[in-house]
Amino acid sequence: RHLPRVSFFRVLWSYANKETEEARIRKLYIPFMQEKGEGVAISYALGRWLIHILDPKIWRTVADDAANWPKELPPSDMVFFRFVGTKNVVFSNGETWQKHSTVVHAALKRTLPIEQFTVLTQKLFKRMGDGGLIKWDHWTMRVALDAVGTTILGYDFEAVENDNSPFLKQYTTIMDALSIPLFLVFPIFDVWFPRKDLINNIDALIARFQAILDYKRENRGNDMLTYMLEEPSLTEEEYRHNMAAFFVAGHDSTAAALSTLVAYLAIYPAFQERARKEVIHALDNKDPDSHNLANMQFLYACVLEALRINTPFPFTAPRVSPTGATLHGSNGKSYYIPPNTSTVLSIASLHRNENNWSDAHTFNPERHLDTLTGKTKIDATIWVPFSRGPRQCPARNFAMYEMRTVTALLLQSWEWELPPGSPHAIAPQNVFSPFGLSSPKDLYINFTKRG
Ligand code: HEM
Repeated sequence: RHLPRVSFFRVLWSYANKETEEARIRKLYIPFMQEKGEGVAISYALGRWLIHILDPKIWRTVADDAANWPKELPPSDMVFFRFVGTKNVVFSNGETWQKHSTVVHAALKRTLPIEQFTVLTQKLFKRMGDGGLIKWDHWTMRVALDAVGTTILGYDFEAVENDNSPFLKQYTTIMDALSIPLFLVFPIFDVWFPRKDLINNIDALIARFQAILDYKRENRGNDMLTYMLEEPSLTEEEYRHNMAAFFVAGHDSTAAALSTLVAYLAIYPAFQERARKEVIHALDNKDPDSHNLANMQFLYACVLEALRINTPFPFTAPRVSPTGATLHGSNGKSYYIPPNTSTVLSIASLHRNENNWSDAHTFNPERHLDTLTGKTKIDATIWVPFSRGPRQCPARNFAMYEMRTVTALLLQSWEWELPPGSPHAIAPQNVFSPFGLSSPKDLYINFTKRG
């Protein structure tokens, strides 16, 4: 009650109108920091009170201290957790998380699959045929899913090659059901009125994961799951929960980022052309590798800027302080957070705040060039698409290379623009998503093959 509060009715109205999380943060939360100078704001959302951390100083305090700010245990009545489970690197805490995290980091370190990203992109180009008007968000989802499948899980979902990929179909059906706002705002409805079809679909998807796991035990490969299987301390259930976590955390996020990046390069053709010249020079008709990608600084800047302006996860999973805590803001104010109150780190609030970035709502890769030429460092207090601290994304490098490889090849082989009258003409328009992901929807783009 003592914390700055966003009106319940405004939040409810926003959910009822299926506003995206990014839009909600921009309209309801950023003004608390930018205009009222507050470091946090509280609202009633997703069935509970939720504190949004808006101030970079408080953000740092919470993000860097995983021991005193563990992730909140997910509500047992949220049907989503039937699928993804909690015994994985994403939702565990303390020593259990340490165990998962060590295995995951070691496995991710062993492979940098630029070659596999290249093969996948070539498959995509085959499907794009001679180009023309293409629903780009449809393809980014498929590319990102196959990237996680082939390199992390060692299993080809064939989402790019097969229009009816059973995995993708089942997952999409589940996500559509999970996106119904009524169940999101009042998760208790799933207890009162269990959705049998949804539950059956989730159980069938879990069975598919188990089948991959069984297959992998017998057929080891050069993928992360194989490396993880070398670690005997994880149980069967923990392997499965980690697979589901990677599946969810790994593909929607990268797909969203790839859609945003390509959309912005369509909106700003001069940036597209500048990136293309650089890519063609750096590739010199060879496939992408870590050396030539390092010479694509402007492309890298475009990736950083896409991840800033339409950051895939506008906020993190909730944390709680079991004992309660007083947080000190850069405004000189202190905020008492009661024990076990859900607290999220608002990524979009840092990325879209005019106090942190000049002209924060404009896509401008040039703002990152000094960072890349080594004049300054990325400011990890205000550029946090992968979060920061011990719970930051372990696959940051993986995702960055995936985006750089796919986009470099795209720039080399295609030119693109938005069709006349596109709703994305000023900025990519996101779709409402159950995790609040910022993911452009119905992103039709006109692709022309380069000679
Ligand atoms: C552009 C793409 C991506 C973005 C923007 C992103 C962003 C994030 C963020 C913000 C977190 C912190 C979440 C929190 O604290 O609640 C996170 C965690 C995580 N991400 Fe990513 N991610 C991306 C790609 C991936 C990929 C490709 C994978 C796997 C292949 C992955 C796996 C994970 C995992 C396992 C965690 C949990 C880490 C932990 O809690 O210790 N992410 N990611």
